[in-house]
Amino acid sequence: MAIAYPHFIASEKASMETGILVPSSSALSPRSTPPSPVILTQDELKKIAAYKAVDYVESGMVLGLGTGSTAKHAVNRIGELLHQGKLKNIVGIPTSKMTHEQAVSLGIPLSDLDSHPVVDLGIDGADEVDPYLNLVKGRGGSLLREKMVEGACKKFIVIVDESKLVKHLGGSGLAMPVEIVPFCWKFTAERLQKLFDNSGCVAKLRTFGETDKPFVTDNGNYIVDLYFKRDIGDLKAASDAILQLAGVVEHGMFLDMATTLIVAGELGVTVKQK
Ligand SMILES: O=C[C@H](O)[C@H](O)[C@H](O)COP(=O)(O)O
Repeated sequence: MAIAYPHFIASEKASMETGILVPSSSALSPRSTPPSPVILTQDELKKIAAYKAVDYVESGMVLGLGTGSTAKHAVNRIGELLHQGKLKNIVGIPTSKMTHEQAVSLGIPLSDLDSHPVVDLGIDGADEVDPYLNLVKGRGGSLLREKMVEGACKKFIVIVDESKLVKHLGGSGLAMPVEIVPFCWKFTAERLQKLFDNSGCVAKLRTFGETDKPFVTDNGNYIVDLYFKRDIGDLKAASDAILQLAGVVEHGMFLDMATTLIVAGELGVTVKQK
């Protein structure tokens, strides 16, 4: 069910800093002209989805802390609630070095999967979400640690703005990342491309910006991005085929892992349970 935002006017938009979407008093007073709607930026939508997800966090939980521009808002919010004393005894398991640094700067106590092999709740963004809550992740390069942590979560909430919704994975025409070992990376990239010849796949090594310098993951590996011209079909078969290639470490398809999806769009927030 979609929860619509209250009639936004400019002063209400400012209240999003707290994540609480409450009409200002002026919005409740009679006025001669109707309030003009405020168009929310993509980052504001990400923040709304993130804050909604943090409503599910309870004191004492072990939390999987996601990575990226959407998850960053959730981690900030958790830090804020800890400092306000509204959350207590939280332990975070970060999914990247970047999130680790963010959590340390916020004073969130951290641990790892060795000490906490069962995680109560994970919250993370995604690059694509299909109608069955299958995901593409890893365009920020953090897919391996994310898959390890989120695979250990009892509940995994995915937070996105509505631009991430697709009919089928790969459908955005953007990258589907695969983490590979650096050894003979061209060989592995060619084999990956060949696997999906029928879907018009092009495999590209991820580099730093316009340079030829390979992007290196937190685990010292490379990323090959797969671009599809056509539907890749059976996702489980695609996943198995990729993982069978020696040289592949992990791919960015997160199949059957998300338990809840929170989408923020122009018309409101939607929560979908699996
Ligand atoms: O490697 C990056 C992660 O999978 C991110 O969660 C994903 O790319 C979504 O990132 P953002 O929230 O910045 O769109």
